[in-house]
Amino acid sequence: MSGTPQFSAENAQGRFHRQANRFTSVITADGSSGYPVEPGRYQLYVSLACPWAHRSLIVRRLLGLEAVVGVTVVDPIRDDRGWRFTLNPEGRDPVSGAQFLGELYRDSDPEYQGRYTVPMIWDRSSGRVVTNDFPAITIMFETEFRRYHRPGAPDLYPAELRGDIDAINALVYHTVNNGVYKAGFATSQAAYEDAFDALFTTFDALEDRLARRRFLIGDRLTEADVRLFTTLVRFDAVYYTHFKCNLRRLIDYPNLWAYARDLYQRPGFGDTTDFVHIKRHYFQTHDQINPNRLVPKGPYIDWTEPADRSHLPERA
Ligand SMILES: N[C@@H](CCC(=O)N[C@@H](CS)C(=O)NCC(=O)O)C(=O)O
Repeated sequence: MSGTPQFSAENAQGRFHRQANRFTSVITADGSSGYPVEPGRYQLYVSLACPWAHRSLIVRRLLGLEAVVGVTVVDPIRDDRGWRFTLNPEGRDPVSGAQFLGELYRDSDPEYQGRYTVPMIWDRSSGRVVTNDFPAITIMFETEFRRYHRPGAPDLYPAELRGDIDAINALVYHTVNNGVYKAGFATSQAAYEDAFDALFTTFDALEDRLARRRFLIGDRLTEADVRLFTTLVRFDAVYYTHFKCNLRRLIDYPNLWAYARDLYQRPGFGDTTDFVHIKRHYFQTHDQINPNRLVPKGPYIDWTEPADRSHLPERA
């Protein structure tokens, strides 16, 4: 990966562009897509460092799908051969036997020219990649896998709130989730500053919004919170320095910081967060912005400090 921009090229204005998702099949409750929901059939490939993959791990845990969808975790360090399974015995994915994630992509489509990204879902029956379309994966768990949700699982994407959730997700995606990457991988001052300004404008709006609401959409935890959380939890440890998003730290926003801790302290959030993988991945993989690959020792942040958000109503 040395020297090359991540995921895709920048354009002439030095702006970072994310590649389109290539595998976009869906697993359906009625099997109409050819991929029916079946416990044990599908394997989710994640990096614990990756915010897009982290979403799918949180939702899998919140919905109690651990026994239904298996997970393989890749090594946080990636080279130009892509993600690899060196954390497992003999360096192989125990489910497919592959050594590199790219093998699963190439076996599915020898013509595939895209990047070998996580999160990705692989079908054990056909040996094919089903999807690496990260925004669709969590929605699919929430809607199509309903029959296998644990008793009492939250409805993270309620039909009556989808318009509101989609709207906040769009803003958060462009200015926050992908906004930090646009700042970090910009190769022109103007592109960097545009991303930086949009990011902190949204942080100000969220800080205000979260003064009066427990969650982004009022009193219930939804998909929107999962998506915002994965960027917030990486912010001070990585994006503030590595991606130069340094107007303010997360911990400088009282409401946003308390909100992030409130989520972190719930099952599914903190227990799927791995700061060692997160820091090693970012600081040791992006050679073009951290050529000597040193991993900062700090910051020390106490994610277990009480969140004090109980005055804001939460629907049981
Ligand atoms: N599939 C999306 C998002 C997922 C994504 O970017 N995942 C990163 C990790 S955070 C990845 O797997 N990158 C591998 C690579 O670029 O080689 C994309 O292609 O932009």
